[in-house]
Amino acid sequence: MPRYAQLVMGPAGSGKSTYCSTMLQHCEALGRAVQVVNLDPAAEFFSYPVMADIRELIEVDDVMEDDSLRFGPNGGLVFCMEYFANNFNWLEESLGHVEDDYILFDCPGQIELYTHLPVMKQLVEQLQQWEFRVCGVFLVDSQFMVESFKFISGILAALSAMISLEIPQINIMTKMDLLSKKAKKEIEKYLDPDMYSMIEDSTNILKSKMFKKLTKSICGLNFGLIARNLEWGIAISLQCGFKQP
Ligand SMILES: Nc1nc2c(ncn2[C@@H]2O[C@H](COP(=O)(O)OP(=O)(O)OP(=O)(O)O)[C@@H](O)[C@H]2O)c(=O)[nH]1
Ligand SMILES: [Mg+2]
Repeated sequence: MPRYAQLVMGPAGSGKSTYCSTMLQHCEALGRAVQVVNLDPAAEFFSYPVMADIRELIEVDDVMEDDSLRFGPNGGLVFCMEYFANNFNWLEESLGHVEDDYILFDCPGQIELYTHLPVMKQLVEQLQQWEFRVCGVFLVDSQFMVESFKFISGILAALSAMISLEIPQINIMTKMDLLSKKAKKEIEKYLDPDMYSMIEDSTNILKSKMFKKLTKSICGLNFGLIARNLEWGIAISLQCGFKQP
């Protein structure tokens, strides 16, 4: 029997750890066994019980404190993830082998890990070798997507992760509960987006001529994957105790 994994990705603060903890509670309520693995070596707080925690292997603070390495927080994180990629046997031991396992991987927020560094792709390939069926879940904060040009930039980030990892991916807008009624209405159009009307939106909001031109050119791209990626965008509100504004 195969095992299943979700790689929970997205920019810093987009809600990855909250998503993992909410999914865990949701699945527990449905009587389904799901486990979470923390893959963020800089994580300070998360509210779910972990099956494995990368900080048992390596922590960003230790790397930054090392006088011979002298990394800052971002270089430190990249160093940790490369160290992790060279020590996948730690993950193998931590995961054990339970048939029908369903595991959520709470990933770090540095976007370069999904766009051009090889480590996440190496992780996907390793999980596939261990008979995991891997799916990507890419979170984007809906507050940064209300205007068309921000929405386009968000989906391009999601798209580049999808292309570089080569796995099925679901894109999720988070923190919908923080949007005003007007913004919620606005964002509805992205569930079935029309690139041409977005060109109009952007041109009204953007002041810089060059930025307008760039947004217009991107909107005008007849690039199948972008359209498909847009269609996959789903909006959910993780209302786990969050109050409606
Ligand atoms: N209102 C509201 N707040 C949310 C939601 N999802 C996450 N948050 C809050 O957003 C903040 C960041 O959430 P995290 O889950 O830590 O985000 P993250 O992507 O794991 O952050 P990093 O690991 O630092 O990259 C926390 O204060 C959460 O409580 C949501 O759907 N609604
Ligand atoms: Mg987190």
